Amino acid sequence: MISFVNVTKRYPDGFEALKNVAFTIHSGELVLVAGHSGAGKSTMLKLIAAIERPTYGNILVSDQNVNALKKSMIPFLRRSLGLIFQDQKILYDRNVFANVMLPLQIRGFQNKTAAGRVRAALDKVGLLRKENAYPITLSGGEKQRLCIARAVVHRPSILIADEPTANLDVDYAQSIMEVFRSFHQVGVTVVIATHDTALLNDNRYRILTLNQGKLVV
Ligand SMILES: Nc1ncnc2c1ncn2[C@@H]1O[C@H](COP(=O)(O)OP(=O)(O)OP(=O)(O)O)[C@@H](O)[C@H]1O
Repeated sequence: MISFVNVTKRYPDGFEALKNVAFTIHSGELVLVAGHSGAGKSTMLKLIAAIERPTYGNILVSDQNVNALKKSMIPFLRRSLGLIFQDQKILYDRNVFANVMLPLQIRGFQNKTAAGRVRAALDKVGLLRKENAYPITLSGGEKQRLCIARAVVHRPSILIADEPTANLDVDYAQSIMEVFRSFHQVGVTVVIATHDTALLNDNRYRILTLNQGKLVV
C-alpha cells in the first residue's frame, strides 16, 4: 500500500511542486499518474522512493513511514521497490545479462542464484533470446524492457515507472504496458506516470490526475 497524507513538496528554490496531496494506492493495484508537463508527476514518484523528501505531510509505503526513515534505512525501503526512471543509465560496455545481474551483485547474491533470477526477469520481459546482446544493438522498446528487467530482478512488491512508454511508437508502447500488466496480474503494485493519451483513454486503469501540483478530484 502507498498512502500520501496531505503531502506538500517545496523544492529549495521555493517552488511548490505538490500541494496538500492525499491518496491511497492499495496493494496489487495498477494506477496511472497523469497531468501536464510540470504538474508534479515525477516529484510524486520520487517521494515514494525517498529520492526526494516531503516538506509537509506523511508518506506510507508498505506500512513504513517514509519521512521518518533514517537515511541509512532507505536501502531497505528500496528493496521492496522496482524503479524505472528516465535517467537510469544502461551500461553499454556490458551485455544484457550483465546489466540485469548488476543489482543482484551489489546486493551480494551468489552467482548461481542470481543467474537464475536474471534469466527469469529477462524471460518475463521477453528478452531472454537477447541475453548476450550489447545494449547498442537493442531497439528503443528492447532497451525499455531491459530497464524493466533490471528493476524487477530483485522481485519488488511495488513497481514505479516514470514515462516508460515515452519515445516509443504505439505498438512498442502497448507491448511495454503488457509487461507491466503481467506484473500487476501476479500481485505487484504498479504506479506509472504517463502522458500517453492512448493509455489514459483505456478505461481499465485508475488514474490520479495532477494539475499544478494538486490532485484533481
Ligand atoms: N529539483 C528541483 N528543484 C526545483 N524545482 C524542481 C525540481 N524538480 C522539479 N522541479 C519543478 O517542479 C515542477 C514539477 O516537476 P515534475 O518533474 O514533478 O513534473 P512532471 O509532471 O513529472 O513533468 P514532466 O511531465 O515534464 O516530466 C516543475 O515545475 C519542475 O520544474
